Parts: sequence; C-alpha cells; structure tokens
Amino acid sequence: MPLGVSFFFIFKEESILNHETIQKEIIAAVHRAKEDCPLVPSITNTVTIELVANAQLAAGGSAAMVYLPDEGEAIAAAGEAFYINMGTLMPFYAETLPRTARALQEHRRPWVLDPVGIGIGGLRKGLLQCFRALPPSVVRGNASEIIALANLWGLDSGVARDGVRGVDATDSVETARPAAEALASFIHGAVAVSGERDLVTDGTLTVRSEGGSKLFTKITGAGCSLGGVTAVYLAETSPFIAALTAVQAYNLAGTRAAREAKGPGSFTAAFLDALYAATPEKIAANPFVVL
Ligand SMILES: Nc1ncnc2c1ncn2[C@@H]1O[C@H](COP(=O)(O)OP(=O)(O)OP(=O)(O)O)[C@@H](O)[C@H]1O
Ligand SMILES: Cc1ncsc1CCO
Ligand SMILES: [Mg+2]
Repeated sequence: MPLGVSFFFIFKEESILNHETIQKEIIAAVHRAKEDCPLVPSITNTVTIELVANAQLAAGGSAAMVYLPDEGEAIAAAGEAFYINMGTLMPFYAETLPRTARALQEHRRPWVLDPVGIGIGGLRKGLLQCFRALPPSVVRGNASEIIALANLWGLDSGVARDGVRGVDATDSVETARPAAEALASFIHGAVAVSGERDLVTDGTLTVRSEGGSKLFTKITGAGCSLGGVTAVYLAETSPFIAALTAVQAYNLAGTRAAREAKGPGSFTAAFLDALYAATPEKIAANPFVVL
C-alpha cells in the first residue's frame, strides 16, 4: 500500500467514530461518572423531580435542584454540567431560566435542555426562543417536542406542523430525524429523541438505540430523568457520547426491569435498581446501530 493510502487509513481509524470507538467512549464515560461523582444541578419540573434526582444518583452523579434566580446562577457556576427541564413553569422562571442560561454560558458549563410541553403557553415559548441565543449542549425530548423546537427556532425540521399534545409525543421518532439533525448542527452539540427506539445525533453522525420497555410510557418522568442522567454524563464527555450513554443505560435498565416488574409501580423501583447495577460494558453492549 502506498504511504499516502496507509496514512489515510490510520488517520481515518483514529478520527472517525464507529461502533467500536463509540463503545469505548461510552465505557470511559460511565466509569468516570462513578469515580468523579460530578455535581449536576437541575431546574426541573415538580412532577418528576424525585425520579430525576434518584436516577442521577444511580448513575453516579450528585443532584441539586433549585428554583430561584440567584440560586440558579450560583449553582450553574458550581456545577460541572446542568439540566433544565421546562415541565412545570412558574412566573419567577421568567427570571431564573435566562439568568441561569447566561451563567452557564459565562462559565462554559455544558447543559441539557428538555423542552417539555413546548406549545402550551406564552412564557414557555418566550423562554425557548431566548435559549436560541444561549443554546444548550444537548436537547433531549420526545419526537413531537424535537420537531416543535426545530420549528420554533426556524430550522428545517422536515415537518411543517407540530404534533405536541400536552407533554406526550404524537409523532414517530423516525419522523423527527431531520429536526433532530438540524437542531444538533445548530447548537453544535447533540440531540436525543426518545420513543420505542431512540435516536441520537450530532447532526452528522446518527445512531439508533434499541431496548427499553413499553412500561416507560406508563410512568411519568422516564424522559425527564433521562435528561438528568444525560447531564451527569455530560460532565464527563462530549454531548454526543453523553446523550448516547444515557440512552443506552435507559434501554438496558428498562429491558431488565421489565422482566421483573408486575406493573408501573414495581417497574420504577426495578428500573432504578437496574440503572444503579448497570456496568459500563453492559451499557456499551446494549444494541445500537450507526445509521
Ligand atoms: N414503546 C417504548 N418501548 C420501549 N421504550 C420506550 C418506549 N417509549 C419510550 N421508551 C423509553 O422511555 C424513555 C422515555 O422516553 P419517552 O419518549 O417516554 O419520554 P417523555 O415522553 O419525554 O417522558 P416524560 O415526559 O414522561 O418524562 C426512553 O428511555 C425511551 O427509550
Ligand atoms: C406530566 C407532566 N406535566 C408537566 S411536566 C410532566 C412530567 C412529564 O414530562
Ligand atoms: Mg418528556
């Protein structure tokens, strides 16, 4: 092989993420989260706040939930990554969320946005418009939320309408792929779309992760807590690997929990146990396909 050609192959192998290199990065991220116990604060909804904190602890992180503007600012600087979930807005969030997002930008802290309930009201819309100029590192949502956010930010989502109804999805994950890729490119980060099969993209590289359980749709907060766990891994690795690691952990733990659960109540407990017990190697070995 001429020297130029072999150099090309070596360069290609080292610089391009493939299935094997992605698995290695997932393993490293899970190890580091458990070793470092990063502080990952959240401003999240009041419905699922406890599940978010418990899932973050199970992944190895340290959780801290705040509501007030000055506390959001202060803890944004103290934390290593951050999670903002728009589920249950209150009037003072008009001040808390922009001030926290500005502090995150100033201190160069990566953060995850879950645009829950996009489309419900004016404050939510205004705050999400404000985040266009203060972008997160990862957007995590169900298919309808991802399509709606791409449309709100004027990106080419591939779907003109948005099918959000309350906080649940009415679109398929595959339908949201163009919106997810456009959003990920726009934020120079990653987007995770949840559903029966999850999609994770950095705008160029798109991966589909399999597993989980239908029982996830019978509890509230599986998606919210997935966002919180993504933020834990974001303290340790790139947006794309963080988003995929969390998705892989959820699909593995969800599959295992469903084997023992009798219904939504026992599923939630079995899921937290399985998330806590999930090894880096098993998380990386959960089935995923590079599309
Ligand atoms: N039909 C399904 N089969 C398997 N796993 C699923 C299914 N639907 C959702 N999940 C999993 O459930 C988790 C949450 O995804 P979901 O799309 O329900 O989020 P969400 O609608 O934002 O949830 P919430 O707003 O209640 O927190 C993800 O890990 C996803 O893979
Ligand atoms: C049910 C619900 N309502 C507002 S936030 C939330 C949690 C799921 O997104
Ligand atoms: Mg949700």
